[in-house]
Amino acid sequence: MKKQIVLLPGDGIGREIMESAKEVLQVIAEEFDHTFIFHEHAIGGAAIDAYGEPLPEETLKASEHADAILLGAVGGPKWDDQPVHNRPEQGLLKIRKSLGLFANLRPIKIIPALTHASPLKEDIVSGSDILIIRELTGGLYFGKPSERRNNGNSVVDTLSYERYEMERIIEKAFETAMTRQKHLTSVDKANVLESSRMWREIVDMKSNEYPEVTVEHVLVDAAAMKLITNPAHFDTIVTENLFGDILSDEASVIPGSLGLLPSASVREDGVGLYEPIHGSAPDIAGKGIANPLGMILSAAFMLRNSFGLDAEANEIERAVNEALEQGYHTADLQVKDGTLVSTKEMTELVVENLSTRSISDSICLTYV
Ligand SMILES: NC(=O)C1=CN([C@@H]2O[C@H](COP(=O)(O)OP(=O)(O)OC[C@H]3O[C@@H](n4cnc5c(N)ncnc54)[C@H](O)[C@@H]3O)[C@@H](O)[C@H]2O)C=CC1
Ligand SMILES: CC(C)CC(=O)C(=O)O
Ligand SMILES: [Mg+2]
Repeated sequence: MKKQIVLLPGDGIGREIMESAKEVLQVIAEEFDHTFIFHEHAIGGAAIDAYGEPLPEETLKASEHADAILLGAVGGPKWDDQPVHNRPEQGLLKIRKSLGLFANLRPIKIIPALTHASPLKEDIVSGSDILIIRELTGGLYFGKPSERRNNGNSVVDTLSYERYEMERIIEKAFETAMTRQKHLTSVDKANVLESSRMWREIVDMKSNEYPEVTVEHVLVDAAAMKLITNPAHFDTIVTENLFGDILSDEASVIPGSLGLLPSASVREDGVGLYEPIHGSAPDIAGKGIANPLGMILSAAFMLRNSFGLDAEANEIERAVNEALEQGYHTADLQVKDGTLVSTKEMTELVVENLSTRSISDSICLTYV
């Protein structure tokens, strides 16, 4: 199989962990006789430095033509003084919106080797297997107006959704729940927000089409509590953009680290952008200690979801699990009696677990 993959390393640890994903994909290409052609482009702060804007036209064009996109992370204190519309994060929001990537899938699964690495009690986290489906191109992050007024003494952000935006993500959630345990938790704030009341109505209407799916509505504040007191309660969660952003970072304490979690940002036709859920981690950037596994698992997610390469994705996940079972961990994980390794060492361990064969010339690397 020949695939064109756009790489958007971005900023901070984004650059470091993208190297890891690329290395793993190169080995997979060799092992399974595929050709992955990589096109690297700038986004976020790196793009502001090089082009004066967080999402240059050529990055967007290349992404539109790619078979899939891998993204590291954007942002950092260097760009904090940028005007709001030109911050690194705007590059990420714009690419999601421009490509129509309305559904962000964030799986949170306890890794048996890491059950003791969670700050939560082992008997609470064991068996957790959750998929958060987050609406990604609407809500507060995109609402207009969003501005200061009255000489900076008042401020407005806008939470707005069109019916079709809610319908398509809720439909996606029901379809996905059907492939899982058929238990869908819809998270909202319907006791306060009109947008949540409309969301709830649509969930209830859709549920008539999916009688096999058990649906529950949980208010977001209670959901935040329940997620870490009883994570095994949840199967598939669907929620709007801001709630999904917050709840998924919270849920990362279940497996033990934000650095472990992959995600897929997709639209109906399967085109996707794959990214770990964390940010650019300026506090550890450049130290070579970032956990590359969320990024590597995002590459596996891409192979399965966009290319239908299940065996290859399974192989990466197996190699990651094996490295953890062997007791290796990066500094973000609180592992007892394990061996502390760097980003590069963890990557090498995953690669060693994949294959010992050398990388062939069939892999063509294009750096644009
Ligand atoms: N998707 C993206 O590109 C995102 C970008 N950001 C941006 O990232 C910047 C930093 O934001 P923060 O709030 O600090 O969130 P963050 O997710 O970058 O970091 C939060 C904490 O988790 C740690 N961490 C994150 N990923 C890690 C990894 N792979 N390995 C080990 N430790 C890891 C960091 O060191 C930090 O202590 C900001 O500019 C923010 O806007 C934040 C979230 C998502
Ligand atoms: C625009 C972002 C930085 C949003 C975010 O935190 C995320 O998508 O996880
Ligand atoms: Mg986030």
